[in-house]
This record gives sequence, C-alpha cells and structure tokens, in this order.
Amino acid sequence: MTLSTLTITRPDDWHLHLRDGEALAAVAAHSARQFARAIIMPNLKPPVTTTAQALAYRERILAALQQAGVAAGSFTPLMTLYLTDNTAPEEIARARESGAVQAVKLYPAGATTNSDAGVTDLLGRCAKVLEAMEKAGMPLLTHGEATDPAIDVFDREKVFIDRVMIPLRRSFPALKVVFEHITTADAAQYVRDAEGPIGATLTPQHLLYNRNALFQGGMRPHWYCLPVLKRETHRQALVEVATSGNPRFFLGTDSAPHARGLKEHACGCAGCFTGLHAMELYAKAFDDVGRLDALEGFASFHGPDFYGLPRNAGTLTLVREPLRIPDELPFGQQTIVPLAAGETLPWRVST
Ligand SMILES: NC(=O)N[C@@H](CC(=O)O)C(=O)O
Ligand SMILES: [Zn+2]
Ligand SMILES: [Zn+2]
Repeated sequence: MTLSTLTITRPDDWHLHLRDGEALAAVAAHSARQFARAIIMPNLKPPVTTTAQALAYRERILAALQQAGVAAGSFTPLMTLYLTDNTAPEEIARARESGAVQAVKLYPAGATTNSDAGVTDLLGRCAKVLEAMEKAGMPLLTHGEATDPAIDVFDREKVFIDRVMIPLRRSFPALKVVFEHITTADAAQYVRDAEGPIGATLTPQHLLYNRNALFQGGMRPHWYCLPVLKRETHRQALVEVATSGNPRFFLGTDSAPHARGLKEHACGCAGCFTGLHAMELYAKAFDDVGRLDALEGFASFHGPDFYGLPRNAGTLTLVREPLRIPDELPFGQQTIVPLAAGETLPWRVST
C-alpha cells in the first residue's frame, strides 16, 4: 500500500537565508508556512557581526512576518553571528546572554556570496574566539570550502576537510561544529565517522540533483549554488546518510534567494531558492528511495537534538498530490525563480 498522507512533527530549517528589506518581506512567510524555526544566516551587506546587529535583524524578521500575516510566535528565527578576523571573544558571552543567538558562522573569505568580510586564517586569527565558543557550547557553522583559487571548484569541499576541518577539530575537540550544506561523499563519510560533537546539514538540491542538472539542454543558472552540485556518486552518498537515521545529519535548506535578473546574468549569483517548497522537495528525495519513514528524524528531531533545543510540539502534514512549482514569484520590484520552476512534485504540504 502506498502512503497518501504523511504527518510528521513540525520541522525546522537549520540553514536559511532570509535577506533583508524587500527580499525578506517576499520570502519570510514561505519558510514560516513549513518550519517552526530556522537558523538565519548572517551574510547580509554589511554582515551581521555583533549581537546587537543580530537582535536588530531579528526584529526586522519578526516585523516582516507580522506584515505578511504570519501568526505571532508561530515561527522563531534563531540568529547567528558572522565570524571575522576581528570578532572579539567577549562577543560570544554577549551572544549567549542574549538568548537569541544560537551559533557563529564561518565564511572563509571569498568562498561564497557575501563572504568578503569572512575569515582569512581561522586558526591563526580566531583561536581566542573559538576557545570562547568551545567553552560556551556555542556551535560553529562552516561553509566548508577551501578558497585557494588553484583548487578545482569541484574539489574545494574535500580539500577543506584536510586543511581546515581536521586541524580545527584537533585544536578544539569539544567545539560543536556543523558542516553546512555538504555536497560530497567525502564530507558525508567524514561527518559519519568523526569523533566528537559534529553534525551536517543537507540541502534539497544536493539530494535531488547531480551536476548534470546545471547543463541539461543549456546552462541553467537556477541550479547553481555553492558548493556546486557534484557528480552522481556523491549525490547517492548524501541520500544514503540523510535517510540513514543517523542523528548527525539534518535538514538545512540553504534557501538563498537572488532576483531573477541576478541569476540569469553573465556572472550569475550562487544560490537556489527553495524556501517556497522545501518540504515538498525533501519528501520527493526521501520517497525516491523508499525512505519516507526517515524524513521526520532528519527534518524534525536531529537538528534540535544537536542544538540542545526542544523538539517542536506541532505537526506538518504532506499529501500525495501533484504540486506544480510556479515559474516565478514576486520579489520586491523584481521576481524570483524557485528551484525546478515549472516541474511537478509528487507531494505537497497540506494547508
Ligand atoms: N549557497 C549559495 O550558493 N549561496 C548562499 C551563500 C552560502 O550559503 O554559501 C547565498 O547567500 O546566496
Ligand atoms: Zn555556504
Ligand atoms: Zn547558505
């Protein structure tokens, strides 16, 4: 018998870009419709580097949700700080005391969208902050790609493990680390087998597509994100760990909205917009391998357990009914194209 509905504990998104201003107003409610909480990425322009900035950004998010008609208290933004070479160790105590900041994000300088202010030499420049984080139990979230331009773009995640992740965790063995948006069998295996407190987030696009999707019938910029999609063997390894029930692997959409004109461009921005239909995309990925039974752990249990937060009380129901993904949506004065626009998904979130 094939399932026709699936009810799970309300999920959370452990890696989300909500942007600011008009963009924030356009996308926030989509995430709130599916998720109870989300870890909000700090790579704004300028970046969110202090607790005071994070608290102000949190207020703007709550105002945008209210404006969009989202019931008060139904979506909680969990804030993060953008780590720089100059982050003061005292900032960690302020972040902890605020109760609103849950983690600190490492962007190696130059690795991805809005990472120019990121870290140039993690162990050389940030040792004191990392020590403070380790003591405070404040997780470090990593964009895990080596930035050496000599390294092939498809190898940057693997090289990051050897050059940054392993030395970092050797120096700070009790530091909680999340290897964000993993894209390779190497990262999946590293996180699965490593000792100590480590987790990883997985995006829908890396579970559903391999790098062929970027070039199918022509260049397709809406499939371009960082780390870039990899070959099929890597995708299979990611699906394997995501559906394995291993609590180290959890949901993080990395929904990263960019206006249509900036994606369909001579130098298109990196980032896939999945905030609209994330749970439907994940449901397809799990259903494709007959593991819908593992979706709840991945989407609703492993993340809060890693962060030491309570699991959600509510539920979310998916129904096996076709969902046609819209061609585009309003995005302030512009429009935005969701991942796999125009395609049809087999499950949709019941409203
Ligand atoms: N994933 C992406 O391709 N882009 C993200 C940044 C990031 O998460 O690396 C963005 O902010 O646009
Ligand atoms: Zn990233
Ligand atoms: Zn991201």
